[in-house]
Amino acid sequence: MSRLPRPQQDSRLPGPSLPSSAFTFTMNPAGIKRKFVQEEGPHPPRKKLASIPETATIKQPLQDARPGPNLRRPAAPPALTRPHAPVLSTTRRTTRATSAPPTRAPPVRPTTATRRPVPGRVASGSSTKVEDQRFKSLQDQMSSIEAARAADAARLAADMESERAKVAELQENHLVLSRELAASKTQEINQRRELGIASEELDQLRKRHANEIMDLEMDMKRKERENRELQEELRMCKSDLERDRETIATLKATISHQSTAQITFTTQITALQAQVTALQTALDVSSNQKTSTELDLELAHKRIVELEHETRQAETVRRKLHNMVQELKGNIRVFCRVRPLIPSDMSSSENTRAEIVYPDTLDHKEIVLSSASENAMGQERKDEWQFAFDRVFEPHSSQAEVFEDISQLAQSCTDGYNVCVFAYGQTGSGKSFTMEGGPTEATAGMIPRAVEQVFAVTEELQNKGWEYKMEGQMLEIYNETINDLLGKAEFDKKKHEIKHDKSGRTTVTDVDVVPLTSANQVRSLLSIAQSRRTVASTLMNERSSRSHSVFTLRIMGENRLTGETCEGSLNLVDLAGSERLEKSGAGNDKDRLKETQSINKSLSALGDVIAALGERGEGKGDKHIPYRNSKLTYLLQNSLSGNSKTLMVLNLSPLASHLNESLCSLRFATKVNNTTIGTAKKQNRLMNSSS
Ligand SMILES: Nc1ncnc2c1ncn2[C@@H]1O[C@H](COP(=O)(O)OP(=O)(O)OP(=O)(O)O)[C@@H](O)[C@H]1O
Repeated sequence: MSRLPRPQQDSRLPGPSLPSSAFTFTMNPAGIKRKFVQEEGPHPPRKKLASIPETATIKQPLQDARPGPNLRRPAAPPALTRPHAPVLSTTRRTTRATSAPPTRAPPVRPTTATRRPVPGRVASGSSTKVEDQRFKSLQDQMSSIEAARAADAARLAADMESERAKVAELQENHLVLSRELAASKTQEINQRRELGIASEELDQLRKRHANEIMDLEMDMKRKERENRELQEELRMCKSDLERDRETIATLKATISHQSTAQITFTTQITALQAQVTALQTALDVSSNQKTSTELDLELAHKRIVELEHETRQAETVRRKLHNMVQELKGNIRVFCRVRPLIPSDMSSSENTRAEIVYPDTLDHKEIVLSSASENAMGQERKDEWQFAFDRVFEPHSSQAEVFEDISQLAQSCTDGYNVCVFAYGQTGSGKSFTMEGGPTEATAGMIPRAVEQVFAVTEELQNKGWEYKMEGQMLEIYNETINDLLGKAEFDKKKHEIKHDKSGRTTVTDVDVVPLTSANQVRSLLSIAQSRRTVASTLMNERSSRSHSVFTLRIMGENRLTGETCEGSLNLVDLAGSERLEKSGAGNDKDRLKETQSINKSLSALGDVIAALGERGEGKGDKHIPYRNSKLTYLLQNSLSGNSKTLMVLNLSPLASHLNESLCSLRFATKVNNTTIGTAKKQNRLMNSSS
């Protein structure tokens, strides 16, 4: 406000000071900058109004311009009449009609009469005189007054004229001012309208501002939310960054490590390159050597072919010689084996060791049993029985030692011969142990060892052009009934028939013949057979003791180089216990009786067959061989005939209580051992010819 020029008050209209609320317009050449000034306080800045035509700076009150106390609207001028004499009782009043300095009339001094109260007219003639005087003075006074009044009237008229001029001037001024007031009012109205518009604009602006604030707040909240999200993201980024930094640190360490390794490798590569160069040189030398070696090799290869041919010829010769040796040994041979004492033997005090000696310590062919007894005369008598066989195995002999001699027979079957090995002896003498053996490698019996031997030989012979196929079956003969130990049928129910074809092959109907590929497979087949064997205990042993078991391994070979073929079979028989009837404890038990009779029948049939074969070997060419007398002999027909190689392993118990049974067995074995059953024949045939 101080910058604005102070409003100039019309000197002619000395009025009251301007109202406190007023519009102040500051005019400048560019336009008007308007400010709303109010008593209550400052207001927000006003919107710039439409430009007003440039004028001088105006400060004008917006209220009605009222004349000041000395600027009263003049009343209509009174009619100019002659002045009346003033009323005495009234106080003379000076009226200033104009602003001109009044011409002062000489003050009218109150007369004494006027100053004194008029007494009542109760006085006498003196009083009338007084009153005349008074009247006279009054008339004088009136005359003077009239004169004064005239003068005053003249003066008043002049004053009136000047006042009228002034009033006219004032009226003119008033009109001007009225017009100005009207213009001001119009301006005020305009300004009020503008103010209204501005207020509306202000309200709108406020609303917009509020909206904007709301928007901004929302925006701010959103931004805050975004900020929080960004903070979270930043935190995650930081943790990622931290991890990445760790990874980078690790990678840097790895890179550093690998750099070191690379340097090492580079060094090694350099060294290796040097080696390569050296080796390349050596290789060149070797290459030259190789060329000469290849020439040598070619010569050697020719030599090998020649030698292989020679070897094959030698193999054929070996086979012939081997067979000749076997023939010289006799086609039926007997081994005798005495089992050691076992813990169960010690359980009874009656079980004493029999007197058995083995005098032939060099060839191990003799066995001598002796027994001391008293005769009827009370004299001590010593009996001694001496036997000789192809081989006698003492109790301490191992399975491997026993198999050593049998292995040659097993090899014969790969050459195309029929081989039969059977264990004979009383129950508990060690037949099963000899044939099947125990679970360990050391205690493995003849069957697994023979099979292993056959597989080993056939593998070896592959180098000489031989290819073999093998199959196996396992049967049980119980009470003259054949059971398939590898089959699934119930025992003693299914009927199996034995058939021999013209080529010398024996087959049994409806039995499972298993193709064999490994020795281990045979072991598992043996355990299957063992688990299927029904147990029917007698006093002395179980069903396995009361039946014969026959394992047959059939081998078919072909030599792709020489075109030779062969087919052989290996029969490994575990015979039933050979004890006599009274020993078996069968007694009155019909079933056990039948069992024992069947065993005895088949064993004696075996003896008869061997005896008949012996007789035929001695020249009785037409001698009938009673194979059909038992299932056992009929099944083994082709393996017992003169065309085959037979080995009987006689198992003996070491107990004194079994001496008589042992002697019986030894006598039977001697009979067999003394038999000559002809010459074994090789079974030559085409591979795959099944009949
Ligand atoms: N040479 C041996 N070494 C060690 N133990 C043996 C020997 N021979 C047999 N035995 C043991 O003697 C016991 C009887 O043997 P095994 O069962 O083989 O007789 P077996 O003649 O087959 O009887 P069965 O006719 O009842 O089958 C078995 O416990 C066996 O382990």
